[in-house]
Amino acid sequence: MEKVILVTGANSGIGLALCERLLCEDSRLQLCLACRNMQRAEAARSALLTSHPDAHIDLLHLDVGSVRSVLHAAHKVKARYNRLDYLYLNAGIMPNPQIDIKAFFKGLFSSNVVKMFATAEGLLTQQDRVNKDGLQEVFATNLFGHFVLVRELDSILCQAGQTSRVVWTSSSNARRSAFSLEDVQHRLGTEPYASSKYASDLISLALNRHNNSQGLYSSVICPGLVMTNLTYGILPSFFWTLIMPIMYLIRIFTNTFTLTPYNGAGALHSLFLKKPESLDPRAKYHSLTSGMGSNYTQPRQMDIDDDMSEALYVKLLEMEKAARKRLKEEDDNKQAYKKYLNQTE
Ligand SMILES: NC(=O)C1=CN([C@@H]2O[C@H](COP(=O)(O)OP(=O)(O)OC[C@H]3O[C@@H](n4cnc5c(N)ncnc54)[C@H](OP(=O)(O)O)[C@@H]3O)[C@@H](O)[C@H]2O)C=CC1
Ligand SMILES: CC(C)CCC[C@@H](C)[C@H]1CC[C@H]2C3=CC[C@H]4[C@H](C)C(=O)CC[C@]4(C)[C@H]3CC[C@]12C
Repeated sequence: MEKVILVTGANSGIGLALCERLLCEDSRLQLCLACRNMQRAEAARSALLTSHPDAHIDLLHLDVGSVRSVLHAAHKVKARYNRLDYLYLNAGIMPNPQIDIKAFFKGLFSSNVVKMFATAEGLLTQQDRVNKDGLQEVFATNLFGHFVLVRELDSILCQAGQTSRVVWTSSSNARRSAFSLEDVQHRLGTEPYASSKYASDLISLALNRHNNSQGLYSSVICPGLVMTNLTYGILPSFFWTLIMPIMYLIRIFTNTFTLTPYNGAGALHSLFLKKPESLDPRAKYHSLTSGMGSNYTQPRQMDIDDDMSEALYVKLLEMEKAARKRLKEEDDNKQAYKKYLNQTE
């Protein structure tokens, strides 16, 4: 059987570009596009089929920000496939982003200018909100839903005599100082995106510690700065169009300005080609682009430690248990209410 690959957030940007690159690599792959909006998912499949008419592309409804949807989708995956070779955890959000213009101009004339453009440190804040599960939305989407998905797919990811891979689309915006073990959902701060991405770096390390012996390997990548719906949401689109020539100019000095989804998906693609045993669990694999526009991948050591990653892993296990309990209670209450209605009729 051909390799089975599931990509979350596959209907646009980096996820869609990854699917395109994977099909160019091997058009016999079994691709599963896991998306929250089926219309957009259909459009993505049609686009992929235009360039690869014989490709095997399935769609899966998945709202990674909802635990119920994750459990339902995982159930469907297990019924459809008897193996899962690659699980790309790519879906992500950055709601209500705000740029600190003053900090931007201050940074522009400082020695930290290259770092500022690569990581947006000190520039970017977001306004988060609580979702239906009672969780912070950024944490739930970028981290927790994906964590539950990996755990739920464990039986087809960790199979005897076979290796499987989980790849997280993290970011160079991930920062230790934005994350706190006392506030893993980042309820109290203004950088939920940086916090959620740092948490994914920690969790990848923990997944390796707990699952390498069963043949499951986890890695993290950063796509660089890519023009996608996510980045277009940061500033008005006319502004981006206006500064686009400047962005290409900056790229001469900053290899993190990958700019196109194709370039951004470079690290995800290169991990597909690498042997899992050759990967460094403490490295983040960066998509980079030279001034002339050629694309390459480079590993860089992450600022993470085992104790913190284990502590977060334990916390997420507890939260997962609580979420499952809550959903079960909801189902039981619905059942009891239905029964009551039937009896009173
Ligand atoms: N663009 C950049 O510069 C960078 C991006 N990244 C990361 O790359 C990843 C991909 O983002 P990018 O391609 O840039 O942006 P896009 O907005 O184009 O892609 C994000 C994808 O995630 C999906 N998504 C969002 N929320 C959910 C959800 N609850 N359930 C299922 N799918 C969901 C979106 O679906 P829908 O179309 O329905 O919204 C979309 O397909 C993200 O994790 C992002 O954080 C990291 C560093 C830099
Ligand atoms: C105010 C303007 C004149 C110019 C503002 C430029 C900023 C909008 C951008 C400068 C650096 C950008 C970013 C860097 C890192 C990205 C990160 C890796 C990610 O995960 C998401 C997007 C970035 C935060 C991105 C966002 C736009 C900038 C802050």
